[in-house]
Amino acid sequence: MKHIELEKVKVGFGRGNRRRQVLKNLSLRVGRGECLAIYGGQGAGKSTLLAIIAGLLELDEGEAVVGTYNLTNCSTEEKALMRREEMGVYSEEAPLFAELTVQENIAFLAALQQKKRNKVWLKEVAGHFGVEPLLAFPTKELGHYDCQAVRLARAAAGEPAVFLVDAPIDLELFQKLQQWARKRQQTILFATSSYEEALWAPHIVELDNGAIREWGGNKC
Ligand SMILES: Nc1ncnc2c1ncn2[C@@H]1O[C@H](COP(=O)(O)OP(=O)(O)OP(=O)(O)O)[C@@H](O)[C@H]1O
Repeated sequence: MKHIELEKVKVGFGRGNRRRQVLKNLSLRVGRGECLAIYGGQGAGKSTLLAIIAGLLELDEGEAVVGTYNLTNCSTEEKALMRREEMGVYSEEAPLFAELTVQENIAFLAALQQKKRNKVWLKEVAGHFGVEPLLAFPTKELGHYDCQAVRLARAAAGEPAVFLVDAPIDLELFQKLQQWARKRQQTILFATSSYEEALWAPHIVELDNGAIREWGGNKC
């Protein structure tokens, strides 16, 4: 059993005859600890695919399994629990709390979880992503790169089994994430519309018009 398995997934938006299929019979298997780029043009369905794996969208057909969660049968509460305990989400659209310090931002999601954490752990995460010297600063004072680093550190602090990463992200930070995740057998799914960025990951799948068009082995 792979860590993430999607089988003949169909997902659409809209009602009645205005409904449009966005994912069309999509099957995907990702092993635990793998780092996979999901590459495709604008509107190919990358964010929709990440939203399925995060349990944020219902399937029209097919099956989606993430670890021990069969999302096809999970309740809304179980999906919320999975997101909180198992997912580390990175996106530039994910807001930071501007008035809170870097430390408070990083600790925020981790504090909601049932896992116990301490300041040493937060310093380790912040140190890895290069923001330890900024822990006492409010995030509103940070530049773009440091904000990306704080978002990643926040995702990592929750010790997720899966990182869902929606580009853009700085290459250096992505490499730090890969190092971090490799040590901990954490899976990374990286959605990008840039082929150059997709090559940052050791494995690539191409999403075209809602279906997997091509598999890359090691750097296709
Ligand atoms: N909530 C929604 N309601 C209606 N249509 C949607 C919704 N979300 C996405 N879509 C449509 O589904 C298609 C796939 O969108 P999606 O955001 O998954 O693509 P993407 O590959 O992530 O694109 P981008 O790189 O531009 O973010 C697009 O045509 C988009 O307009």
